[in-house]
Amino acid sequence: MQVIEGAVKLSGLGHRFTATSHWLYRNIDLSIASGESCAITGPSGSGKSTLLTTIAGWVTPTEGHIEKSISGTTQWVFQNPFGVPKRSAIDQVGFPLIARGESPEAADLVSIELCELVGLSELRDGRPFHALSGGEAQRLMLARALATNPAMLLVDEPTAQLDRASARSVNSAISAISKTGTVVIVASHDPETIAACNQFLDLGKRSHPK
Ligand SMILES: Nc1ncnc2c1ncn2[C@@H]1O[C@H](COP(=O)(O)OP(=O)(O)OP(=O)(O)O)[C@@H](O)[C@H]1O
Repeated sequence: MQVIEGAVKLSGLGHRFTATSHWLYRNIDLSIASGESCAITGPSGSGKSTLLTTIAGWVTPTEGHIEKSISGTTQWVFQNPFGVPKRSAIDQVGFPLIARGESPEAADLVSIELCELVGLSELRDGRPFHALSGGEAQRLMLARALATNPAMLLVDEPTAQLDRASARSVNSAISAISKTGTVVIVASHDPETIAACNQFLDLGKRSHPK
Protein backbone atom coordinates (compact mmCIF):
# COMPACT_ATOMS: atom_id res chain seq x y z
CA MET A 1 0.00 0.00 0.00
CA GLN A 2 1.08 3.59 -0.64
CA VAL A 3 2.61 5.31 2.42
CA ILE A 4 1.19 8.79 3.08
CA GLU A 5 3.45 11.38 4.72
CA GLY A 6 2.27 14.11 7.08
CA ALA A 7 0.51 14.71 10.36
CA VAL A 8 -2.62 16.00 12.03
CA LYS A 9 -1.86 18.67 14.62
CA LEU A 10 -4.31 20.08 17.19
CA SER A 11 -3.30 23.37 18.82
CA GLY A 12 -5.07 24.94 21.78
CA LEU A 13 -8.25 23.13 20.81
CA GLY A 14 -11.34 23.77 22.90
CA HIS A 15 -15.05 23.23 22.45
CA ARG A 16 -18.38 24.11 23.99
CA PHE A 17 -21.67 23.96 22.16
CA THR A 18 -23.01 27.36 23.22
CA ALA A 19 -21.51 30.49 24.75
CA THR A 20 -23.11 29.61 28.09
CA SER A 21 -22.60 25.83 28.18
CA HIS A 22 -19.64 24.20 29.93
CA TRP A 23 -16.41 23.51 28.08
CA LEU A 24 -16.13 19.89 27.01
CA TYR A 25 -12.36 20.32 26.73
CA ARG A 26 -9.81 23.11 26.34
CA ASN A 27 -6.12 23.59 25.56
CA ILE A 28 -5.66 20.34 23.65
CA ASP A 29 -2.29 20.15 21.93
CA LEU A 30 -1.67 16.95 20.05
CA SER A 31 0.24 15.83 17.00
CA ILE A 32 -0.38 12.50 15.27
CA ALA A 33 1.93 11.65 12.41
CA SER A 34 1.22 9.33 9.51
CA GLY A 35 1.97 5.83 10.71
CA GLU A 36 0.85 6.68 14.25
CA SER A 37 -2.33 6.03 16.16
CA CYS A 38 -3.95 7.94 19.01
CA ALA A 39 -6.70 6.81 21.38
CA ILE A 40 -9.12 9.41 22.70
CA THR A 41 -10.52 8.17 25.96
CA GLY A 42 -12.60 9.47 28.86
CA PRO A 43 -15.98 8.82 30.46
CA SER A 44 -19.27 8.93 28.61
CA GLY A 45 -20.12 12.53 27.75
CA SER A 46 -16.53 13.79 28.02
CA GLY A 47 -16.48 14.76 24.34
CA LYS A 48 -14.73 11.90 22.52
CA SER A 49 -17.18 11.79 19.59
CA THR A 50 -17.30 15.59 19.45
CA LEU A 51 -13.52 15.69 19.16
CA LEU A 52 -13.57 13.07 16.39
CA THR A 53 -16.17 15.02 14.41
CA THR A 54 -14.14 18.19 14.95
CA ILE A 55 -11.00 16.50 13.62
CA ALA A 56 -13.08 15.29 10.64
CA GLY A 57 -14.04 18.94 9.99
CA TRP A 58 -17.78 18.55 10.63
CA VAL A 59 -17.74 20.67 13.80
CA THR A 60 -15.89 23.98 14.03
CA PRO A 61 -13.91 24.18 17.27
CA THR A 62 -14.83 27.03 19.59
CA GLU A 63 -11.14 27.83 20.01
CA GLY A 64 -7.82 26.64 18.65
CA HIS A 65 -7.15 25.09 15.30
CA ILE A 66 -6.38 21.87 13.44
CA GLU A 67 -3.64 21.64 10.86
CA LYS A 68 -3.62 18.67 8.50
CA SER A 69 -0.48 18.19 6.45
CA ILE A 70 -1.87 15.01 4.95
CA SER A 71 -3.34 14.64 1.52
CA GLY A 72 -6.16 12.24 0.94
CA THR A 73 -9.55 11.34 2.26
CA THR A 74 -10.82 10.74 5.77
CA GLN A 75 -12.74 7.56 6.50
CA TRP A 76 -14.91 6.65 9.49
CA VAL A 77 -15.62 3.32 11.10
CA PHE A 78 -18.54 3.32 13.51
CA GLN A 79 -19.40 1.15 16.48
CA ASN A 80 -21.97 -1.03 14.67
CA PRO A 81 -20.77 -2.85 11.55
CA PHE A 82 -23.16 -2.74 8.62
CA GLY A 83 -23.15 -4.51 5.29
CA VAL A 84 -25.35 -6.20 2.71
CA PRO A 85 -26.19 -9.47 4.52
CA LYS A 86 -26.18 -11.87 1.55
CA ARG A 87 -23.26 -10.40 -0.40
CA SER A 88 -19.85 -11.94 0.17
CA ALA A 89 -17.77 -10.29 2.86
CA ILE A 90 -14.94 -9.70 0.36
CA ASP A 91 -17.37 -7.84 -1.93
CA GLN A 92 -18.19 -5.35 0.83
CA VAL A 93 -14.54 -4.30 1.01
CA GLY A 94 -14.33 -3.76 -2.75
CA PHE A 95 -17.53 -1.66 -3.10
CA PRO A 96 -15.74 1.71 -2.72
CA LEU A 97 -13.28 0.69 -5.45
CA ILE A 98 -15.96 -0.45 -7.87
CA ALA A 99 -17.78 2.83 -7.18
CA ARG A 100 -14.59 4.58 -8.31
CA GLY A 101 -14.53 2.65 -11.58
CA GLU A 102 -12.15 -0.20 -10.75
CA SER A 103 -12.87 -3.57 -12.33
CA PRO A 104 -14.32 -6.29 -10.05
CA GLU A 105 -11.11 -8.30 -10.53
CA ALA A 106 -8.90 -5.37 -9.43
CA ALA A 107 -11.24 -4.65 -6.50
CA ASP A 108 -11.04 -8.32 -5.42
CA LEU A 109 -7.23 -8.25 -5.37
CA VAL A 110 -7.16 -5.15 -3.13
CA SER A 111 -9.94 -6.56 -0.94
CA ILE A 112 -8.04 -9.79 -0.33
CA GLU A 113 -4.87 -7.83 0.53
CA LEU A 114 -6.80 -5.62 2.99
CA CYS A 115 -8.56 -8.60 4.57
CA GLU A 116 -5.14 -10.16 5.16
CA LEU A 117 -3.96 -6.94 6.82
CA VAL A 118 -6.83 -7.09 9.35
CA GLY A 119 -6.45 -10.84 9.95
CA LEU A 120 -9.32 -12.01 7.75
CA SER A 121 -7.52 -14.12 5.13
CA GLU A 122 -10.15 -16.85 5.57
CA LEU A 123 -12.80 -14.64 3.94
CA ARG A 124 -11.37 -15.71 0.57
CA ASP A 125 -13.86 -18.57 0.91
CA GLY A 126 -16.64 -16.21 -0.19
CA ARG A 127 -18.74 -16.41 2.96
CA PRO A 128 -21.56 -13.87 3.18
CA PHE A 129 -21.49 -10.82 5.45
CA HIS A 130 -24.26 -12.19 7.69
CA ALA A 131 -22.07 -15.21 8.58
CA LEU A 132 -19.35 -13.07 10.19
CA SER A 133 -18.87 -12.79 13.95
CA GLY A 134 -19.00 -9.33 15.53
CA GLY A 135 -15.21 -9.05 15.63
CA GLU A 136 -14.85 -10.24 12.04
CA ALA A 137 -17.50 -7.79 10.87
CA GLN A 138 -15.78 -4.91 12.67
CA ARG A 139 -12.42 -5.82 11.10
CA LEU A 140 -14.15 -6.02 7.72
CA MET A 141 -15.37 -2.43 8.26
CA LEU A 142 -11.76 -1.40 8.92
CA ALA A 143 -10.66 -3.13 5.71
CA ARG A 144 -13.44 -1.43 3.74
CA ALA A 145 -12.49 1.98 5.12
CA LEU A 146 -8.94 1.36 3.90
CA ALA A 147 -9.99 0.45 0.37
CA THR A 148 -9.71 4.05 -0.81
CA ASN A 149 -6.32 4.46 0.88
CA PRO A 150 -7.41 7.23 3.30
CA ALA A 151 -4.91 9.65 4.80
CA MET A 152 -6.83 9.55 8.09
CA LEU A 153 -9.03 6.91 9.69
CA LEU A 154 -11.41 7.85 12.52
CA VAL A 155 -12.79 4.95 14.52
CA ASP A 156 -15.55 5.35 17.10
CA GLU A 157 -15.72 2.75 19.91
CA PRO A 158 -14.74 -0.23 17.71
CA THR A 159 -14.74 -2.81 20.51
CA ALA A 160 -17.73 -1.64 22.56
CA GLN A 161 -19.98 -4.50 21.42
CA LEU A 162 -17.35 -7.25 21.42
CA ASP A 163 -16.10 -9.97 23.77
CA ARG A 164 -12.43 -9.83 24.81
CA ALA A 165 -11.12 -12.22 22.16
CA SER A 166 -12.90 -10.38 19.34
CA ALA A 167 -11.84 -7.02 20.76
CA ARG A 168 -8.22 -8.18 20.73
CA SER A 169 -8.43 -9.09 17.05
CA VAL A 170 -9.82 -5.62 16.29
CA ASN A 171 -7.09 -3.94 18.36
CA SER A 172 -4.41 -5.90 16.45
CA ALA A 173 -5.99 -4.76 13.19
CA ILE A 174 -5.89 -1.10 14.33
CA SER A 175 -2.24 -1.47 15.19
CA ALA A 176 -1.46 -3.03 11.78
CA ILE A 177 -3.41 -0.31 9.95
CA SER A 178 -1.52 2.60 11.51
CA LYS A 179 1.74 1.04 10.34
CA THR A 180 0.58 1.39 6.72
CA GLY A 181 0.98 5.18 7.04
CA THR A 182 -2.61 6.22 7.77
CA VAL A 183 -3.23 8.57 10.72
CA VAL A 184 -5.51 6.50 12.98
CA ILE A 185 -7.57 8.16 15.73
CA VAL A 186 -9.80 5.95 17.88
CA ALA A 187 -12.37 6.96 20.50
CA SER A 188 -12.42 4.17 23.05
CA HIS A 189 -12.97 3.13 26.66
CA ASP A 190 -11.09 -0.14 26.09
CA PRO A 191 -7.71 -0.25 27.90
CA GLU A 192 -6.39 -2.72 25.32
CA THR A 193 -7.35 -0.42 22.43
CA ILE A 194 -5.60 2.42 24.23
CA ALA A 195 -2.52 0.23 24.74
CA ALA A 196 -2.53 -0.71 21.03
CA CYS A 197 -2.17 2.97 20.05
CA ASN A 198 1.06 5.01 20.05
CA GLN A 199 -0.43 7.73 22.25
CA PHE A 200 -3.62 8.61 24.06
CA LEU A 201 -5.55 11.64 25.21
CA ASP A 202 -7.72 11.21 28.31
CA LEU A 203 -10.50 13.80 28.23
CA GLY A 204 -11.63 12.70 31.70
CA LYS A 205 -8.32 13.66 33.28
CA ARG A 206 -8.32 17.22 31.97
CA SER A 207 -9.46 20.23 33.98
CA HIS A 208 -12.48 22.12 32.64
CA PRO A 209 -11.64 25.82 33.05
CA LYS A 210 -14.60 28.22 32.80
N1 LIG B 1 -24.75 19.02 18.79
C1 LIG B 1 -24.73 19.11 20.12
N2 LIG B 1 -25.28 20.14 20.77
C2 LIG B 1 -25.23 20.25 22.11
N3 LIG B 1 -24.65 19.33 22.91
C3 LIG B 1 -24.08 18.26 22.32
C4 LIG B 1 -24.09 18.09 20.91
N4 LIG B 1 -23.44 16.93 20.62
C5 LIG B 1 -23.04 16.40 21.80
N5 LIG B 1 -23.44 17.20 22.82
C6 LIG B 1 -23.19 16.98 24.24
O1 LIG B 1 -21.79 17.04 24.45
C7 LIG B 1 -21.38 16.08 25.42
C8 LIG B 1 -20.29 15.20 24.84
O2 LIG B 1 -20.88 14.32 23.87
P1 LIG B 1 -19.99 13.25 23.08
O3 LIG B 1 -20.94 12.40 22.31
O4 LIG B 1 -18.91 13.96 22.35
O5 LIG B 1 -19.34 12.42 24.31
P2 LIG B 1 -18.62 11.01 24.30
O6 LIG B 1 -17.44 11.14 25.22
O7 LIG B 1 -18.34 10.57 22.91
O8 LIG B 1 -19.74 10.09 24.96
P3 LIG B 1 -20.03 8.50 24.79
O9 LIG B 1 -18.83 7.78 25.37
O10 LIG B 1 -21.26 8.30 25.61
O11 LIG B 1 -20.23 8.23 23.32
C9 LIG B 1 -22.63 15.32 25.83
O12 LIG B 1 -23.11 15.88 27.03
C10 LIG B 1 -23.59 15.57 24.69
O13 LIG B 1 -24.93 15.56 25.11
